[in-house]
Amino acid sequence: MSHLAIIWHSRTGAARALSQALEEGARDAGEGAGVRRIRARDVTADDILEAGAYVFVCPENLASMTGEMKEMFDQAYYPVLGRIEGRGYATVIAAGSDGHGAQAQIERIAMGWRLKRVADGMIVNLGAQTPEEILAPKIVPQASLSACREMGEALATGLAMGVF
Ligand SMILES: Cc1cc2nc3c(=O)[nH]c(=O)nc-3n(C[C@H](O)[C@H](O)[C@H](O)COP(=O)(O)O)c2cc1C
Repeated sequence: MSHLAIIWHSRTGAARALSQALEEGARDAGEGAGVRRIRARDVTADDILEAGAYVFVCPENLASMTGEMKEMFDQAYYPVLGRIEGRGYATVIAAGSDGHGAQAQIERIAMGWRLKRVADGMIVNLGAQTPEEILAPKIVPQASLSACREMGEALATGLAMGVF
């Protein structure tokens, strides 16, 4: 039985909290539904090959996914190319006010891997605008954490049931 891999990077805590909520939800899915939450810099090509579906969780920085997440894709892209086609994926982006640039970049890479999107892209805007707000630790609204728990549970359940 393959598991859900939650691959995350965070600088000020929002994406980390969202990834933890995803993991909690996936654990609630119960028997048969496995989950692994791995920080992007620790992800190996084998981690990607061994998982059955993926959630990529990171902030948007300068209209892009964060460098640590990009490096994860850069180092894993060719080792797994052609070996994970058809597997499901989802994205959760922590952002100040946008988030679409990071989401679109991950979608392009996922298209290259021939993954299929199995949940709508989630963008969580924290509203940080000033340098002080942007650099401050983030508190994620409960509604967004709940949405991530639901997504994690749905993805782990779907994977265990062979829905995707
Ligand atoms: C260098 C830098 C660049 C950023 N650029 C963007 C951006 O282009 N769009 C956006 O919506 N938010 C931007 N932000 C805001 C972060 O996405 C936001 O603070 C998010 O909550 C960070 O997630 P984290 O708490 O998981 O690190 C930027 C933050 C930093 C530090």
